[in-house]
Amino acid sequence: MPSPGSVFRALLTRWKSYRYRFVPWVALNLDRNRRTLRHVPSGGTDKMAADADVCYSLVTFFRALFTCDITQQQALLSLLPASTRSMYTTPGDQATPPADDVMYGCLGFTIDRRPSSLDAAGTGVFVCRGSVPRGAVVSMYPGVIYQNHEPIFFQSIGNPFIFRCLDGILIDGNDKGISKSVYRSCSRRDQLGPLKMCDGSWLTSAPLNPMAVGQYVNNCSNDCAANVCYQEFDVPDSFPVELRQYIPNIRYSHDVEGPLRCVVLVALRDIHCGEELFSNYFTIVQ
Ligand SMILES: C[S@@+](CC[C@H](N)C(=O)[O-])C[C@H]1O[C@@H](n2cnc3c(N)ncnc32)[C@H](O)[C@@H]1O
Repeated sequence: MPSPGSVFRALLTRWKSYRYRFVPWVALNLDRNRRTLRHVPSGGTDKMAADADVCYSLVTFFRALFTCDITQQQALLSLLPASTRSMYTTPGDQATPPADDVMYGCLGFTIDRRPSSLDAAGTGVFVCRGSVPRGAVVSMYPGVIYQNHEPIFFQSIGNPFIFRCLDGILIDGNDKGISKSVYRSCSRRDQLGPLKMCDGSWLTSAPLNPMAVGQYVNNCSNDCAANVCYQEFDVPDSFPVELRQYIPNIRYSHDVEGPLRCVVLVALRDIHCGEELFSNYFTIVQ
């Protein structure tokens, strides 16, 4: 039977090495992709679109999703102030249209998961209808938000979906296993009756918010340049409470102060129907 001291030493060794597992693919492929590195000055922001534009774009799209689903939203609407209720029209008899159609009508494009155009890269994300203008918010990176000090050891083992923000906050965008259970449990914890604080449908094959597939965007290569970039977005307090149900992120701890962290993917150029989205996994903070 191993002594408590040797168990402790073994655990300490694993603990010290686990930070290198967050992005194992990046570590293994860095030398092959040096030309695609993206450099950001220390403490810098790396923003392609202004926060106000990101917020406007998300609110506009989420409002369209909410309005099209108004029949199902009556319990929530009845809890909101009259000024908010008056922004939404009384439901008719029409059925809720597919979220993709709402996205196309509102933003002029849709995206979805398909087998990647790159060899051995698994699933990727493609523009399926319309085209994305440069600077538009194309996608969101869903998942559980972990502050730097919060425990993510077990969720991180063999998990290629852990995204690291420039300030060290982590997002676990894995839609399977323990990561999925953690997301579901945090989401139920924060729900107040009909008022949902996040969208957990990205864990299924039919997300309510079709933008929430950003964790499947593959890395650019020397032949396929990046056409989207990641951008941190902190959800302001003024974000409409009835639209939070479409945000695909939830905090791991409910008692963290400050705004909810999200990450959006912004188009670096016009992206046309049929093109795969490629981001840059290799951001070096100098
Ligand atoms: C965040 S996931 C992206 C989704 C992934 N394609 C999938 O099907 O689950 C990151 C993983 O995708 C694969 N990947 C991403 N970009 C790639 C590329 N340019 N070439 C080969 N594999 C890639 C690697 O296996 C990496 O660990």
